[in-house]
Amino acid sequence: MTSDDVLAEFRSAGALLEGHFVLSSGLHSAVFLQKMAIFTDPVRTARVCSALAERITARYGKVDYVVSPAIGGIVPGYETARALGAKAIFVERDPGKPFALRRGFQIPKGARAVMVEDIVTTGLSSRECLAALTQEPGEVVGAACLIDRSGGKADLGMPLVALVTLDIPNYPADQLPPELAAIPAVKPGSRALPVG
Ligand SMILES: O=P(O)(O)OC[C@H]1O[C@H](OP(=O)(O)OP(=O)(O)O)[C@H](O)[C@@H]1O
Ligand SMILES: O=C(O)c1cc(=O)[nH]c(=O)[nH]1
Ligand SMILES: [Mg+2]
Repeated sequence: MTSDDVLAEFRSAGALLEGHFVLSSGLHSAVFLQKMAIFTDPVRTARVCSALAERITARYGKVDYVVSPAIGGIVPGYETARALGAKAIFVERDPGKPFALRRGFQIPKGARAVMVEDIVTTGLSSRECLAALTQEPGEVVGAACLIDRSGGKADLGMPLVALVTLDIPNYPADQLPPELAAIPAVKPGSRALPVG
């Protein structure tokens, strides 16, 4: 799948939204990739995740585990794991706490794992996911995502394979361009907004 093919999937699924969005990082943007519009369609999800799995195998070789950050990473992590012939596990947060593996999930000794994100903007969620895995007996060999909207600038501290790389502008709340400031903001993701 080329980048254009993947973007065509997002477009035809209605996953490319324009407006005023508050992202997980607290930054604001005029563009939001509503990945759930892809993930509600298992056939479409399988198409993009199979393509991601091919990139993962080409870059990292055989992997045994896919680990994803909840909530957005769970479906693509599972579907990518299916294409890789790997197991799928995820990290999740109790309110106010960092990501952690729960439910008996672990990366066993000798296993090779890849972290699979849906969207990378600043890389914060990916880094927090990776931080939750440092004590695992198995090895995290790299990271992957469907869309890296940082233009390749997000630093995860390890290699990142992206199906599509875009460079989409983000703005701190006190530096909004006038066209964004004029529209009420919506916060689509699951990370709690800072209080105050
Ligand atoms: O690179 P970052 O700046 O961290 O942004 C990307 C993250 O934002 C979204 O998650 P979000 O926390 O909004 O919740 P969700 O997974 O429930 O959609 C998305 O799923 C990524 O995890
Ligand atoms: O940075 C985010 O929170 C984010 C951006 C985006 O385009 N899509 C998404 O689900 N999250
Ligand atoms: Mg997420």
